[in-house]
Amino acid sequence: MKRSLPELQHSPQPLVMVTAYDYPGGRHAEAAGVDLILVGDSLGNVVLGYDSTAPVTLADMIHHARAVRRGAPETFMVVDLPFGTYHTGVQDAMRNAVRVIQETGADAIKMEGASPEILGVVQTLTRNGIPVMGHVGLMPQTATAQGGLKVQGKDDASARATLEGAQALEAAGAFALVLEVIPARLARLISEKLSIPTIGIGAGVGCDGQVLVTHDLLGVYEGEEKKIARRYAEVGQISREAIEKYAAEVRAREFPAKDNSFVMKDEVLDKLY
Ligand SMILES: Nc1nc(=O)c2c([nH]1)NC[C@@H]1CN(c3ccc(C(=O)N[C@@H](CCC(=O)O)C(=O)O)cc3)CN21
Ligand SMILES: CC(C)C(=O)C(=O)O
Ligand SMILES: [Mg+2]
Repeated sequence: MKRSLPELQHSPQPLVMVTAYDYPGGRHAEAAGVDLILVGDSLGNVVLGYDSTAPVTLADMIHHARAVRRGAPETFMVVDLPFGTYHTGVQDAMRNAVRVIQETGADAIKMEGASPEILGVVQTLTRNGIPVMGHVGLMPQTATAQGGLKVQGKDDASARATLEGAQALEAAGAFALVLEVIPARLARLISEKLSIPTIGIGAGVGCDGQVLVTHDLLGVYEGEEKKIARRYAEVGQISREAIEKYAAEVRAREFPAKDNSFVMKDEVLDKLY
């Protein structure tokens, strides 16, 4: 059964969220019993091979989220609004969020930031019945403007801005908040001050939940080792080894075997000869 919003907001245990980008990803996450699935715009990095999330389009997100939903019909699914799709005015943001909800079956959308403009968008969407997950701290869509993919909230000004942004997002109606790559003690303080759940990535154990990029935790995405992630499997290596084995067996004519092949009657074949 899909967890309802109130259930998610009052979970006695830490919330578990993972990303998914396709049908098998959705199936595996749902079978594993996660609380929420995020169709993240990290799609750009770990699936599409871009070096940032900026090139990811609304069409990309919708295409992948539809596949995830087919694999995970019973899990609360959040879809990232990608860069540029909620920055050109409240009407555009509303229209794009409605498209995501209608075309993918998403339960909620997520957007980065807590500027006055973003807060206005969060308010409009939530007042119109679209649940919004906020996202503060490191925000990959605008990382260039933040000085790169760096830990946020370390100095006075940045720590205060992150806390105030989180509080403003709650006031604007966000149902939960991602805290990305901020010091653990700041994340704990924010989690204590907010009544909505915080979901951390690189934000320590004091959050109300955790999220990881599935391709990082599976070892599918083998970029540089990430301090914030833990590899629970070496799926990339397993994939390579399996393909190598297949290649060797094809070259040795060991695959396909009799079992993998079909038979026909001798007389049919004889006529052809
Ligand atoms: N595969 C993948 N997994 C992710 O979790 C992820 C992405 N891609 N791409 C977008 C963002 C960027 N993320 C991160 C996560 C951690 C650091 C980090 O640990 N920064 C440290 C070290 C920087 C360095 O070594 O240069 C810092 O001190 O800022 C940066 C970006 C998380 N996100
Ligand atoms: C890392 C999470 C929070 C995200 O935004 C993404 O995967 O795009
Ligand atoms: Mg994202």
